[in-house]
Order: sequence, then C-alpha cells, then structure tokens
Amino acid sequence: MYTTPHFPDKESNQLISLFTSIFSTSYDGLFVCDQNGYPLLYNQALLEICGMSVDYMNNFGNVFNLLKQGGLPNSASTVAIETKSIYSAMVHYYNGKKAILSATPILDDNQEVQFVVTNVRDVTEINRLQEELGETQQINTSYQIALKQAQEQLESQNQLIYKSKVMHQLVFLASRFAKNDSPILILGESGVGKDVMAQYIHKQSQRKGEFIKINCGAIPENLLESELFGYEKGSFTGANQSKVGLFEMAHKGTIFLDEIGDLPYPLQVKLLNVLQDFKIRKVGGTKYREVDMRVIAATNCNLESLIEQKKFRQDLYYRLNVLNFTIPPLRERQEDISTLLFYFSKKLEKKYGIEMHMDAPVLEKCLEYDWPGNIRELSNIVERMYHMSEDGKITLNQLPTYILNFPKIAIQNIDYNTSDITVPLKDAVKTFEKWYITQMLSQTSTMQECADKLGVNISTLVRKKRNLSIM
Ligand SMILES: Nc1ncnc2c1ncn2[C@@H]1O[C@H](COP(=O)(O)OP(=O)(O)OP(=O)(O)O)[C@@H](O)[C@H]1O
Repeated sequence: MYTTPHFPDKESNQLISLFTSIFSTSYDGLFVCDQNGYPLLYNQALLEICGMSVDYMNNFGNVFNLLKQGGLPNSASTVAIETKSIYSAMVHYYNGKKAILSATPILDDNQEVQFVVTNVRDVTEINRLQEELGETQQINTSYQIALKQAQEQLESQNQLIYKSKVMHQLVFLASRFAKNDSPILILGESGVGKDVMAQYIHKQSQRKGEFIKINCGAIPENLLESELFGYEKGSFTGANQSKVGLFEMAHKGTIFLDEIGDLPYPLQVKLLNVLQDFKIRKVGGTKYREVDMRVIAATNCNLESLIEQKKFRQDLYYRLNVLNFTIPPLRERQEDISTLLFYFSKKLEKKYGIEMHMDAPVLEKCLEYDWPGNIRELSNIVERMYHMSEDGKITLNQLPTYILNFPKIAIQNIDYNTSDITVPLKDAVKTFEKWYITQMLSQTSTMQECADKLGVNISTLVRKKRNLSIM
C-alpha cells in the first residue's frame, strides 16, 4: 500500500472509519481470520456471495471445523494457514454462486501466520456469459455447417429447387414415401421434375444401393428386356459374355422407370411378375435371383386412357400406383418461376464467372408465359439469354419472341361484345379449345366418353390434351 502526506494519523478514528468503508463498499467478498481459522472480519459482499448470515458467521467456530462438517464446499484460508503461502481456488457455493478465492497469509516476525485475508470474487455472471458464449459459438458452428451443406446442395447436380406451397407439400409427401419400399408412380407433364423428384426420394431413403434410371421409351423393344433383366452368355447371337441387368444393378437401391407408359406391352407382364415376387431371371438363364429394389415409375401420359386403349395393363397400373403424386406444371406454381430463374442464373454465373442482371420486365414476361416445356424449358431459356447478353445484362431483347408475344388471356376474359379484339386468331382458337376440352373432361368420366362427346377419336383427344397442356 502507498500513502501520501495527506494520509491521516495511524491512530486516528478517521483511519478506522476509512478502512471500514473500504471493506463495506468492496464488490468482492473480504474475509479475515486468525491463525486458527477463527473469523475476525468480513463484509456484506461475502455474506451475499457465500449465502451466509451474520449469525452463522459469528457462531460457526473456525473454518477448519466448518469445512470438515461440510458447511463450506471449499476453503482457501485453511490451505493458506497450513502452507503459509498465497492460495487461490475456484469454489461453487451451495447457493449456486461461483467464486474465485484468493487467500493471503499475513506472517509475523517469526514467520508464523497471524491472519489470513481472503478475497472472494463472484464470477457467476462471467461464467454464465462464458457458457452462453460457448453455446453461441456451437450454434454458430452448426449454422455454418448447415450453410455449407446448403451451398454444396445448390452446387451439386439435380437439385430440387422450389418455393411454392404446393411443392413444399409434395416434397413433404415424398420424404414420407422415401421411408418405405412401396412402388411410387410420379405423374406430371414433361420437364416438371419427375426425374429430380425420384432422385430426391432415393436420397432421402435408407437405401444404400444405387439409383438406376431407365427410359422405357428410349430403348428399342428387342433390347429392353435384356437391359432390364441381363442375359447369359450365348443366350442370343452376339451375347459373347453374360451381362448384369438394370434390375440387378438396382439391388439394395432404387430403379427409376421413366416414361413407363412407353413400356412395350409384352414386357409389362414381366415387370408385373418382378414387382410381385422380386425375383428375376436373366434372358437365357435358368436361375432366379432375388432383388431388393424400390421401384419408382414416372410418366407424362394418361395411363388410364392407355388402359382404355389396351396399351397399358391395368394390373401393372394398380401395382405401380400404390403411392402416387402429380407434380404440377410450372405455370400452376408461379412462385417457383423466379426462384428457378435465380437458381439457374447462379449456376451459370458460377460456371462462366460473369454476373447476371435481369431487367424487371424480363421477369414479368417469364411470369406471364405458360412454360409448356416446364423447368427444362425455363433452364434452357435462362442459358440462352445468358449467352446472348452482353456482360450478363438481360433485357427484353434476349427473350425469344414467342415468350415476348405470349398472350396472357383467359377465355373467360374475352369480351365477345367488343369490337376491340387484339388477340391473334390462332391464340384465341387455342385458348377456346383448351377451355372447351377441360370443361368436357370435367363433365365426363372416361376419356372415351369425352372423345365421343367431342366427336373426335381418343388418340386425337390425347394428343390435344398433351399439346394444350391439359392435366
Ligand atoms: N425443382 C427443380 N429444381 C431444379 N431443377 C429442376 C427442378 N425440376 C426439374 N429441374 C430440371 O429440369 C430438367 C427437367 O427435369 P426432369 O428431367 O426431372 O423432368 P421430367 O418431369 O422427368 O421430364 P420428362 O417427363 O421429360 O422425363 C432437368 O434438367 C432438371 O434438373
């Protein structure tokens, strides 16, 4: 301690009152005991930190006994008395407070302990803040991991991007379907994302095997069977060695049968047999093998109408249709248009390194357009606009004219009494046709009945439905 010339006389009462106020105004607990651990002095802060009363302090005897009886969780004074040196420790009091104790022995001329002065600093709040900080850091780390995963997902191929409520509900349903092994039939127009959805279901499932995709319409009929089932060596001319089929490759995984409506009729019964007992036999083989696979099929055809036309087996339809959902066309989920525009432009920016800036009228036009090719078409348009633009700036000039001139009309809105007709005849006829067929479909129970009432044959109706994007 340092004093100045103004310091009062050592004997004065002023000095005692000065020390008393220092003691009582200290935020730290102060405790002074003699060489036997009997308390001599303490302050209010000490009582609050340790959770003790004046009565208790006056009557507990010495600190050694108190410690033995468990009245204190820890004591620094006793150690300082025994070791004659300064001792610090951390203590967690019974009232929940945490403190750092620092006990300093005061030695006489013979180096014997006369007193011990203990400083008790409440660190409960600091500890709490430290814990909070630790927790915040942990949360922060987990957010960073989640953000990184989201970023990786965005960068990886075949991502399912959506914002609309209807897609949220579908993805939720798909996640539930992913938990079991029943066949799933995914319906929807071309380019709506059936393939992406099938992959999503596989990723969400516990299936460790591969996701195998086959486009049933793209492989010639005579090759399809051997592709699906595999073949044994010598089973036909050119089969120089045996080949594993796609069903077998999908063992423990998922087989995705795209364009199932195009599966040749004779193969449909073979697929049905596989779906019933999950046993396959290679072409030219004699042995059956069990396959554990999940089957997801997809089509943009109206299977019910194909059944009516005897082009698709009803029993196979029932087997495939255990779980099903229809992915709506893009024009019915406008919220997804801007999200997908943003997603595809980010992908291009990443690939080519030039930022893309889209004028607001371009987005408006994209929202008005009906996207018959759905997301596939949207993705292609974004790519085209990007490559046609100068420095990534997209204006209406980069939009194809058919989107630019696309009429946003609804048949119900055409005013037949006005002379101010601006819609081209071709578009007006198309819009009317779409409205008329939709009305007729809603009033009839089968495609055949609808075709009969419209006076067209069923294949015309199917073609018109597809061309006019009628679901
Ligand atoms: N929700 C989506 N998010 C991001 N990309 C998508 C989404 N849906 C589809 N795509 C992309 O659009 C394209 C067409 O999707 P996909 O092949 O899944 O459609 P489909 O319905 O299976 O079409 P088809 O009936 O012609 O086989 C693909 O490039 C796909 O990556």
